[in-house]
Amino acid sequence: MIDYRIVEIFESLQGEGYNTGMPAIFIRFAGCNLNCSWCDTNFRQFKRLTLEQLMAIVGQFNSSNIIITGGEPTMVRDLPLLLSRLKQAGYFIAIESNGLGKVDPLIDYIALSPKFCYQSRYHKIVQPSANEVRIVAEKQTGFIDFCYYIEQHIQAKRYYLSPCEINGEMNMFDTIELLGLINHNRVDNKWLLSLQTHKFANIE
Ligand SMILES: Nc1nc2[nH]cc(C(=O)O)c2c(=O)[nH]1
Ligand code: SF4
Ligand SMILES: [Mg+2]
Repeated sequence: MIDYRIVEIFESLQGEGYNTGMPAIFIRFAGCNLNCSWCDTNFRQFKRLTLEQLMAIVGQFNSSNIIITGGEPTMVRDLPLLLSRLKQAGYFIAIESNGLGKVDPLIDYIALSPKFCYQSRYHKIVQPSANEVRIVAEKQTGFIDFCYYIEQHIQAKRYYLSPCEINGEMNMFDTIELLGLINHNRVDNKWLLSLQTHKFANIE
């Protein structure tokens, strides 16, 4: 029987990026192909849900938007089957991916977050387009070049830098300083700031 390894399903507001504030049902899948030191998500504890169980839980919420996240949702086995069921049911489906897997064409909105700490994994780009790209800011040699490399190889409507918690502290100063450097001497500031606003708003 087909089942899915699910960490949690909850309804909240999109906390990050262009769609900040948009109500959505989050489906968080277990498992990731990376292991970022500052990862804020426990993607190792999960329960197994069948397709029918999953659809029933999702149907109890109000929103018509779904955000598929993880972990790394492009790695989920039998994802196309779930996506086609969700599309049939009329949902708008967004994904949060690290960009190392190909995104299924049934997905309506793609947010990619390539990881500087694994930059060599992005030498080969398998998902060259997205609706938005969000990179977690890390004040390290080569970070800005990585952002430009991603900008050149992943076509997106918008590019964001995002602070994160490293050793219990949000690297806000480093993030805005890097943002200024990345946008320096440009006619259009191509890179914008994305905050994990749900953490400030104390919601999931
Ligand atoms: N509110 C809220 N927005 C989010 N956007 C992306 C999230 C994620 O963990 O992938 C997330 C999350 O965990 N919570
Ligand atoms: S890619 Fe995302 S989910 Fe995976 S380890 Fe890194 S931050 Fe965590
Ligand atoms: Mg999160």
